[in-house]
Amino acid sequence: MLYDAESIYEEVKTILESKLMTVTFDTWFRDLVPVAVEGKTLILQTDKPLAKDLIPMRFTKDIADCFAQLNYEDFTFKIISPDEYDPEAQKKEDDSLHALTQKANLNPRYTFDNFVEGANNRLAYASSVAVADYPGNTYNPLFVWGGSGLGKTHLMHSIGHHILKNDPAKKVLYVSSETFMNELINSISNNTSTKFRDKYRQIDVLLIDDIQFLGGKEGTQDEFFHTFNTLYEANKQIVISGDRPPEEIERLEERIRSRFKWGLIVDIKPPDYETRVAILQKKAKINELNIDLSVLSYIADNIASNIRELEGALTRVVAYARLTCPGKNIDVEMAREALKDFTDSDSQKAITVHRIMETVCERYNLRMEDMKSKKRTKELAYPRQIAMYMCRKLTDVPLANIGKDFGGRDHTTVIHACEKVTEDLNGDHGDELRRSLEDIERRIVGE
Ligand SMILES: Nc1ncnc2c1ncn2[C@@H]1O[C@H](COP(=O)(O)OP(=O)(O)OP(=O)(O)O)[C@@H](O)[C@H]1O
Repeated sequence: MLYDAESIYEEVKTILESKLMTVTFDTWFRDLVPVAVEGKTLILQTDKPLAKDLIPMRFTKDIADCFAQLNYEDFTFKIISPDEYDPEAQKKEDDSLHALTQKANLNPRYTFDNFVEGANNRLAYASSVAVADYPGNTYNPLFVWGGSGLGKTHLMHSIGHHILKNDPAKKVLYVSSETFMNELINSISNNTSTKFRDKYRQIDVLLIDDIQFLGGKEGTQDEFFHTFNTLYEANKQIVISGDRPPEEIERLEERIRSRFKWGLIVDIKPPDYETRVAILQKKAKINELNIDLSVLSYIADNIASNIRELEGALTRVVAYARLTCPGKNIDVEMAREALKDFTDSDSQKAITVHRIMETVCERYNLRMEDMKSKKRTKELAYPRQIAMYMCRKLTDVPLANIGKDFGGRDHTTVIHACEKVTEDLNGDHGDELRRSLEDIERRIVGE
């Protein structure tokens, strides 16, 4: 749970105001300044020396009742005088925290405060907060998966910030699995493997992004396996993200896959309309942009699948308005004009063979040439068959044309692909395949 002194005191004040006589409330509570929450203690500041002594004596029970009523479990309060709260010391603390977050590789913008909770990410958000509150003691490892641009990285960084804020002595490190691999390779070629191991095995909180990248990288998987074991056995927190659940990551060793399942696996889905609007409102507020709700709704209505694109659309609308109509308030007409290329073309939304091929390539980490090439290795042939199956399922394009788009293949190849996938769906690993196909379909239709 995350606490903010101002909002807690605002709630407490509302209850106290209704319970106490006006004169009592005005004398003791109206001007108290909420300055911080330390652990579960709300720190309130007063410049009246009498208040500092008298409030704890006379009102402790009233305030405790407020906390209980508001479900702030085990909360207490402390009244301090202005000289006990030193903004200079606070600044120093902030500066050193900033240095720590830089060392941990954390983006200052990716905090829980800036994250919008919605139906699409509720479980991922709640478990991230739990992990951030009690690292190593709740869900370990926490595995967060979901499509591109849906907030996985943002959540991981938020966990890191929160832990450092609570305990600056904790060693936190965010790293992409690609960086992990590159550092490993460098350490091997520079004969610094021990240093590499020390670095990763002495961490308190390891946040490792885009784990699917490790698929097929045996050496890196081996190193990661040992790092994982060392950290896990020492009760250190591990948070992992991926673009798919562990069982769907190809060429990942079983011993690693099974460890990912020891903790909690949560997914993030594309946001619904209400969450998209809320995210845009948040972004506008953070950037101090005053934009009418009708404009934000228009953007949310037209950019549906990915939050990174949603942010891009907002930036585009703002830039367009500044350049073409400086000084004017942004209206829906300007937004429509600015986003013309995104929203006008039905081709953006239409499901085409090309779009299906692109999505499958992205899902299996292939290039477009691979889809069209003559090569028939298993790594290429099966995704190609899946793409053909999807074309058949999701478009009305004739088989011969589908075949042609896949590097000039015959329509019988497409039929064979569809039969093969259908057969596999009814086979032993049918459930796993069905989940993969559903994931691909979601990406294609941009749900
Ligand atoms: N719920 C949310 N509230 C506010 N901003 C969000 C939310 N989800 C995502 N974003 C923003 O969307 C952008 C993309 O998010 P992020 O980089 O975390 O996605 P990702 O899931 O890690 O994507 P990828 O797999 O492509 O790396 C970021 O700028 C992030 O701040």
